[in-house]
Amino acid sequence: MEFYKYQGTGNDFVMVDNRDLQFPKDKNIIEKLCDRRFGIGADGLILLENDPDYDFKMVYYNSDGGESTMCGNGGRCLVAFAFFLDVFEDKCKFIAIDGEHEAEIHNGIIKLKMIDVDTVSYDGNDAVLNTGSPHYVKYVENIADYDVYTQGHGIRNSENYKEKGINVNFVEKISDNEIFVRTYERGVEDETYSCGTGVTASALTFLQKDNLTSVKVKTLGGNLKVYAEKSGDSFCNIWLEGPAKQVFKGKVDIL
Ligand SMILES: N[C@@H](CCC[C@H](N)C(=O)O)C(=O)O
Repeated sequence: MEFYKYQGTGNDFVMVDNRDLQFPKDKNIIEKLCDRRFGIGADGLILLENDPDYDFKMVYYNSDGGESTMCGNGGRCLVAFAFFLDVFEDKCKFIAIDGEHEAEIHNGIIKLKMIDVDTVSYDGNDAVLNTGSPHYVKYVENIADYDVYTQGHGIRNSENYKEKGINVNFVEKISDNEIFVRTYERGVEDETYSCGTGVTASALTFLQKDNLTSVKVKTLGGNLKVYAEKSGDSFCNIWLEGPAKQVFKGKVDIL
């Protein structure tokens, strides 16, 4: 099987052109392909498929092999992959598990429209919201030295969240228009270098507090930017912007 490897701010994915529907959607196979020692190695695997009403369809799996909800960085990488395959010219519309997404690509920078967010709820002082995937957002100090794995694993496996799981984001304000976000991801069950839906969720809580329309976001794997319009407690016109790159391509035996 031919595959491509992409990364978006260090969140890395095995990418497969599955327009011929030949890929075996088997949890064990996907987990093995994503394994960093016994496989290609990635935070997730993404299939590009045809859809009669859109430029393409996104099917996303976490590195544990399970199909999951929306992946923001994966969506940006898939747009770069579809552009590489000449599926569209500069703007596209695709369908993912959380609904329709628009995207634009200019000089390797992908701007991806995320779903509207209607509610932000609270668990104590921490925010809980869905940006296509479920996210817990906690503001912390000295984030560079924060134990993201232990704290994130604890919250993700706590009574309220252990059944469905949740992605856990730790956030620190850097300046009036910039935050630093580190994320423990469900389905990877570890900290990743960046999480697009997590960056988006974190940015919205910052925009909510400070009444801004955009915020720069630093992650371990690079920089992103989130734009949004706020009306009451909800957000619309949410865009996630940043780089996504093809790293290599290869062939692998999967059966
Ligand atoms: N890395 C992703 C999030 C992927 C989904 C998440 N692990 C989940 O299962 O909820 C992103 O960039 O958004």
